[in-house]
This record gives sequence, structure tokens and C-alpha cells, in this order.
Amino acid sequence: MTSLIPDVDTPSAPWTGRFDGDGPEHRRWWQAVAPLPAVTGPAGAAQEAPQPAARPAAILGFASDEGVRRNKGRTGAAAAPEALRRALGPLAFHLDRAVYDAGDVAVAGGDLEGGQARLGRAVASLLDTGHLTVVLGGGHETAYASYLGVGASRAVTEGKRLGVLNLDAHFDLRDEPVASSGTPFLQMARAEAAAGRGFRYAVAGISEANNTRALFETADRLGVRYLLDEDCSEERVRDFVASFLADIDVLYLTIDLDVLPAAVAPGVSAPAAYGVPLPVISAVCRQVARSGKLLHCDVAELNPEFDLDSRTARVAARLVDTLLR
Ligand SMILES: N=CN[C@@H](CCC(=O)O)C(=O)O
Ligand SMILES: [Mn+2]
Ligand SMILES: [Mn+2]
Repeated sequence: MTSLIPDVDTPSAPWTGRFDGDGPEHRRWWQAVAPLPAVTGPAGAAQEAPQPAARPAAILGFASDEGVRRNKGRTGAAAAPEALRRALGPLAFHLDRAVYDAGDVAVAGGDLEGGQARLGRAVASLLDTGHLTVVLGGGHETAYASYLGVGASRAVTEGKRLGVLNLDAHFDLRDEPVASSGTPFLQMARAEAAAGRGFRYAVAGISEANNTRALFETADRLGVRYLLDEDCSEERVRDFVASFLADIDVLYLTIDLDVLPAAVAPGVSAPAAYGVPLPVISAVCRQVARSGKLLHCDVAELNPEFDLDSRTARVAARLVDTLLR
């Protein structure tokens, strides 16, 4: 099968999960996900099912922890796309949309920038062919790769106002000589300025104790909207997200799993001492899914090496499932 997206270098691995039967009433993710079909290629399994109404989703893995390594964190996130597919596979499939797996972009030999460029081209091509794109990171350097795709998509280049909503304990606005998992949103701010566009960036879950005064000053200078972790009640976050959504046309949502409490998400580079409760994060995902503005999303920072009973991967899988409802 010819790939729609030449920049993807690893073919999709087969999805697996529990088998309860072939009928739609038994369907789980592993049975519903189909390889991304070529433009004129044979129909995938998802096309054999009754045609769902919603925009098809396309999943891409970004197998990278080069950004985490450069940011002096705990490496291992390069194995996350595989762990996330393994956690998604057994989930019961209740979605009203087709889901395709477009494979992985792997960062090799420390070439983070090359990998980000390739993922960006793949995302832009999938967006421009009508998909809701979902990237399974990768360290949070995934966000800049995602942005390259979103920023190059027709939706954004033709004038839709883009908003970037980050659920994260960290701003990731570091001003460093090299790109890393700590720099993606400053890179975006600069790229948006170069494109003559405003940068609309909001973060929920910021840990005051884990972001220096310099980072808060950068956030203020860039007009970043943020909510501290201790202020993330369900109601406050709902209002925060609603007011952000009101000012944009299309949303890129990025979930850094270290926004969750360490007991819920132990498998990350920097586990959160405080963290935003899972029901709040899950409510944001439902709110965003219902808004009709979600253009692209990703989950980042899963490190399977430090996970316990795949707890973090299971939580991430459930959030992805919620986002695609
Ligand atoms: N992706 C970003 N990570 C955090 C890491 C913080 C830490 O290691 O304590 C940051 O750079 O701020
Ligand atoms: Mn973080
Ligand atoms: Mn982050």
C-alpha cells in the first residue's frame, strides 16, 4: 500500500486486544483501527463498516525523546507511541468516526529538527485531506512538531485563528540555544510572529513551584493565559477553556501527562507533586470535543520505563478516546 505521507518511516504495527466477537457490538479499538489507505489503494477495514458521519481521525506516532534528553530529563518517551497503541487497542470502540493509523515518525541519531519537520509535513497533509489528527508523542518536543503541521495546514494559512491549549505543569517557554522538550511554545511564538500572526497560547495546570520567575515573565510578555494547578477546579477550568475557545476558530490541544498527579501518571519524566485531578482533565477533553473546534491534538511525555501497571498509558488512552467522541 502506498503511503499518503512519505515522511512516515515506520509502518503501522498490528493492533491487538481482547476478542469478544466480530460483530459491531463487540468492537474494540484494535478491531476498528485501519491502516491509512493510499489515495487509490484498497479500502481499509474501517471503510467496510457503515460510513460514520464525523471527520475520520488519523493517528501518528512521534517516537522521540531527544527533546527530553536535551532538557536533562528522564529519557524513554521514544517508546511511548507503541505503549499508547497497546493501551488503546483493548478499549471498547464507541466512536462515530473512522480511525486510521498512519504509522510513526522516529527521531534517529539526535536529529530532532529533521523528525519534527517530517512529522509536521505528515500532519499538514493529513489535515488538508480532511482528518482529525492525533499524535502520540514523544517528549513534549512533540508539540513543536505538531505545530509545524498545524501552522502549515490550509485551515490556518487561509486565516482561521489558531489557539494552542496546553494541559501541563510547565510553560515550556524556555529560551535556550537548542530546541528541547522545554522550548516548544517559545518556538511557536516566534514562528507565529514570523508568519505575521498572533500567538494564542493558554496553559492549565501550571505548578508555581516548578516554573521559575523568568518563565512567568516570558509568559506575561507573550500574553499567555494560564491557570495554576491549585486553581484548577472543574468549574474554573471550564470557564477558562470556554473563554479561550470563544476567541479562536481552530484548536490545537496538547496534553503533557505530567499535568496529572504522580499517582495517576507516574510514567513521565517529571511526575507532579500536586497535579490536576483526572476528572478535571477528562472534562476539558469532553468540552473540547464538543466545541467542534478541535483541529489537532497530541499526548506527550509518557515514559513507559517509569510507568506502573501501564497506569499512565491507560489514562492517556482514555483521554484520547474521550477526545475522539
Ligand atoms: N517538558 C518540559 N519539562 C519541564 C521539566 C521540568 C523538570 O524536569 O523539573 C521544563 O522544562 O520545565
Ligand atoms: Mn510538563
Ligand atoms: Mn510540557
